[in-house]
Amino acid sequence: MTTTRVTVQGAAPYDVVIGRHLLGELPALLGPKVRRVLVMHPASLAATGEAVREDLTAQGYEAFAVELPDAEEQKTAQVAAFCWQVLGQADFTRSDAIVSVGGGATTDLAGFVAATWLRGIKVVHVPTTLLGMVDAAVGGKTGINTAEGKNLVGAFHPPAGVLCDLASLASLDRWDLVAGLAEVVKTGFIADPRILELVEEHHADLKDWKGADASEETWAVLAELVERSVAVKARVVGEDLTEQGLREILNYGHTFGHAVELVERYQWRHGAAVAVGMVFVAELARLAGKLPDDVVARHRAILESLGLPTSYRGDRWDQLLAAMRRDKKSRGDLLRFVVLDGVARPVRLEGPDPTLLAAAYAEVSKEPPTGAPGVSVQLG
Ligand SMILES: NC(=O)c1ccc[n+]([C@@H]2O[C@H](COP(=O)([O-])OP(=O)(O)OC[C@H]3O[C@@H](n4cnc5c(N)ncnc54)[C@H](O)[C@@H]3O)[C@@H](O)[C@H]2O)c1
Ligand SMILES: O=C(O)C(=O)C[C@@H](O)[C@H](O)[C@H](O)COP(=O)(O)O
Ligand SMILES: [Zn+2]
Repeated sequence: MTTTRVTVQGAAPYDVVIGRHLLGELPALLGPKVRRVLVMHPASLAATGEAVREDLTAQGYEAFAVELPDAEEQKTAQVAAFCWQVLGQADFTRSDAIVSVGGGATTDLAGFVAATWLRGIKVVHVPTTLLGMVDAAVGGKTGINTAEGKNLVGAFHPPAGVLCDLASLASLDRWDLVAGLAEVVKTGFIADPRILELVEEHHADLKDWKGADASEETWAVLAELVERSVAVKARVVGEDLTEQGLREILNYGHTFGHAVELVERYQWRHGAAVAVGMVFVAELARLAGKLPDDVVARHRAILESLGLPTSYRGDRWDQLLAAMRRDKKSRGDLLRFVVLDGVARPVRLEGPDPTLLAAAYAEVSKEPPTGAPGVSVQLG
């Protein structure tokens, strides 16, 4: 396949490179001054992380590696503090760099460590999940969680480059692929309807992701979905890095989705929570008289065709509401949502009546699962 480059504009423009076997591109993204590199990867990607470290060593860098806890467990102040200790003990200076190798949780944590070490050193992301490629690695939002909520501590720190090696997706669990598709579908609803058509046409093969054994056609569809999603994200963050306005559209479905993640103690995948969050906010828009029934139904149909959840237990409203109040789009006591008034027509809904919010929750509610309270499943 051909290699595609999408340039993200801003104070320091950078490239998102999409293709296969792209490690050779790393030195160019790091630039000529970098001497030491810390490769940050989760334990589950130890072999890949070590391969990247060895490759960098072979290219003349002094390369170190740090192994992180898996998934959301790494997005904590304790893990960040451990990484600062590693950087300190290895004498990392402002002309050194971090390379993240992993999913969105890793790019978020590594980006945050890079943003804070010496008040900011270079980071290059090598996302290995679909979600990381289409969303998390691009745009410079970095962060960690606190006990009170998701991504409550962080910084805007754009990378020096992003390498999306599609070959990484061969080993991805099908539920992690599908979770990444939730952000792809989000991008379709907020900005690129062709994405929705592609998912509608190919949902069965995408849902039944066969990794290395997937057909050429499925790989080609996936490549197009990555390219289209990255193009939208690049355009939005190029115009509004620090989320003064436009960038909020990328948060579609996240107000409720992040609340579900917190209530479920991060046992739900981010993409799965965002899927329910999009249905919640589509229902909210419908109840507010902004969105027609058929577009709401289209949300459910597309997400369900991929096996993503579109409902959530009905007995958690108080906790969800408390978590939504801490959403970054809130202003004082005012809850703010990104909603649609049509496909690819995002608008804001500010301070909706509490009865409207409760009614939208009722539309996505289902019976609480049987079994011990608090037991949750990963995809709803
Ligand atoms: N900063 C942003 O703009 C942004 C955007 C979207 C999401 N996010 C964040 O991204 C995170 C979710 O990202 P994610 O879905 O990639 O989750 P993740 O990073 O937890 O990765 C999911 C799982 O896939 C495994 N994995 C990673 N690469 C693999 C590979 N190639 N083969 C096999 N397994 C692999 C990981 O070890 C993990 O268990 C959340 O924390 C979310 O808040 C950030
Ligand atoms: O890049 C953005 O901006 C987004 O909102 C993308 C989201 O998919 C992503 O999950 C992001 O981390 C959420 O940001 P937050 O500001 O709500 O924590
Ligand atoms: Zn997200």
